[in-house]
Amino acid sequence: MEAKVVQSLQWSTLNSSENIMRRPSSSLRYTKRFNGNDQRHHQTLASCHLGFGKGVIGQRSVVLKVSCSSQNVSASVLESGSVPTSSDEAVILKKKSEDIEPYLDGRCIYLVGMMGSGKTTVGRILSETLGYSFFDCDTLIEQAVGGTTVAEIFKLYGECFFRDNETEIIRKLSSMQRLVVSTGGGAVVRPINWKYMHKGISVWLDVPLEALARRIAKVGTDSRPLLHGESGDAYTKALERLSTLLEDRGEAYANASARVSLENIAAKLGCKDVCNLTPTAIAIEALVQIEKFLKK
Ligand SMILES: Nc1ncnc2c1ncn2[C@@H]1O[C@H](COP(=O)(O)OP(=O)(O)OP(=O)(O)O)[C@@H](O)[C@H]1O
Ligand SMILES: O=C(O)C1=C[C@@H](O)[C@@H](O)[C@H](O)C1
Repeated sequence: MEAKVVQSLQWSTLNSSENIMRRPSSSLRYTKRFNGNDQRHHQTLASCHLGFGKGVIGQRSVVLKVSCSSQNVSASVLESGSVPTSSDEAVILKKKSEDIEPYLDGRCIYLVGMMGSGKTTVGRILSETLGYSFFDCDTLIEQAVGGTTVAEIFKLYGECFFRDNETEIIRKLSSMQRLVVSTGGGAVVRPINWKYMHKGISVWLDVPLEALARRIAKVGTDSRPLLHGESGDAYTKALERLSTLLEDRGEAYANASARVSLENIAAKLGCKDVCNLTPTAIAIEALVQIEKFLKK
């Protein structure tokens, strides 16, 4: 049977007294000078405000269908003692998050992984269950650059400019508490970003390339500038480009505090195809791996 988990990622999350007390400010003034190639942009960006709650979390509800793999979910991983249904997944998720919350002690969780690995999807589930606020670095950069899309930022100002902004966003987020942060796929390449992310707990969503390419081919590569330029069908293009990127970055992802391997989850659950793993099952495994790290 199919069930629905409603993710209420609403402004109220940020407005809870606990969050207000722990967060240094509700918006961040952006002061960094950029190194891009369009000098006219200096003024605009330097005076830009990052209205965190407003643009990213504000009044948004996401409905995720939890279906498929419920039948295949094994007790060992989900720790339920029986074959869970979708609603069991929600219960297990809640239980696990309550178990680890005290150990987290307010530390932020940074999700790292390739484009399309599910950082946003899984990150929203984690933030909701932990009562944390959710932020997506790419969205924050877009807001900082006046609503320009990531693809346009790459085109107009170049990758280096984008990466400088990314580092600045991560630096600022790292001074806060109780956040789940979906980082950009390439955030792992700059060692300075790790310095900030290691203030909290980083989780690598390790998804096989074929699954990534399938997901990306489904939605297209328009919003992902580093996948532009190859010829061929969307799946082949994505697969080729992602393979090269992963070769360059594999070791960087391994810096993360915890690794969530979809292949491992599928093996444990007796699920043949990683594409059948629900975001909730992946979020549960993320909590299991975070717990292992915290209790080391
Ligand atoms: N477990 C899953 N099963 C099937 N599809 C998924 C799953 N998780 C995410 N997706 C889909 O894959 C796509 C990419 O997911 P998402 O945006 O969460 O990834 P991301 O890591 O944040 O990507 P990016 O870094 O490019 O922003 C979306 O279309 C999403 O709906
Ligand atoms: O993998 C990458 O380098 C990127 C991933 C996206 O999230 C964006 O941050 C941008 O498209 C770059």
